[in-house]
Amino acid sequence: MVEQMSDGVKLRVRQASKIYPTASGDLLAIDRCDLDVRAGEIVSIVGPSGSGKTTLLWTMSGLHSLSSGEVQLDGKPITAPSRDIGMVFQDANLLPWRNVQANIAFPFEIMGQQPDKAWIAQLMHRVGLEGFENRMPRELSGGMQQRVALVRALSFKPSVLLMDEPFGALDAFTREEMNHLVEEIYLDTRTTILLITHSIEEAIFLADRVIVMSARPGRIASEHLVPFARPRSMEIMSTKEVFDLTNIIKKEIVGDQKSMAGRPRSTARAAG
Ligand SMILES: Nc1ncnc2c1ncn2[C@@H]1O[C@H](COP(=O)(O)OP(=O)(O)OP(=O)(O)O)[C@@H](O)[C@H]1O
Repeated sequence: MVEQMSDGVKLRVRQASKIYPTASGDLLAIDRCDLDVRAGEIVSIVGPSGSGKTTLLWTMSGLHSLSSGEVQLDGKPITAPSRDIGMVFQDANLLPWRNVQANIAFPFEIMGQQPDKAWIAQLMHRVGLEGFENRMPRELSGGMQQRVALVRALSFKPSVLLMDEPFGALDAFTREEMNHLVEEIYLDTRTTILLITHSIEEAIFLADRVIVMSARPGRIASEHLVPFARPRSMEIMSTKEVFDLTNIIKKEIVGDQKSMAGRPRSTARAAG
């Protein structure tokens, strides 16, 4: 693991803009975004559909380049995928012809490295998959597949975990279980986590800070602190604080969507 910066900032996004060339012209997806994520922090990002949340996350992973601006990990520019950044997507993306163990080993094989078997066994135990190592993906429920994806993402002991709507395809009960699991893993490892979600409740339950993005072109519109100690229980979700915060964030997102609806749908130009 790379050491954190002295100011405690793990991920730093500065003036990040991304333009996609499309058949109908350039599309400005994110516009001059600034964001600092401190080491050991859980930050959720919410926003209207198409506001550039995935674009922002992918640039942080090193999978996409920016058109302008910079993303840094521990003070160094991120230009390519790194072992220090793990990712979990909505789809577990397991290879159907490989069993659980072989799926987790796959990235290590590609890189010609030996997995830390003891650490992976510990993770498997942590997520409740001990004994499922030889199962094929088709034998697992959606929630179990996402647990495998979590283990695979954490198998490299990343210092940052990026999650893109990881539980969006799961039923409400399984999703709640996964939220608890993520928090438990966080409390064990103190991995810095950045989570994109469409669920404001999930964003609040998991995060120390909720970032709201504006409608396209995506900008950082606001941020809200979530002042609850950990471990959190679902009971916090019925408190007045969470109720009020949920409504504030919902209004911000819905208000933004409405104002977008009144705007002409021309392609935006890059920010100068
Ligand atoms: N590869 C691409 N080429 C062209 N346009 C793209 C590409 N990827 C994303 N976009 C566009 O960029 C904008 C932002 O997309 P992005 O997926 O980052 O938003 P999002 O907030 O994650 O959306 P959602 O909440 O619906 O998943 C959208 O208008 C999308 O259509």
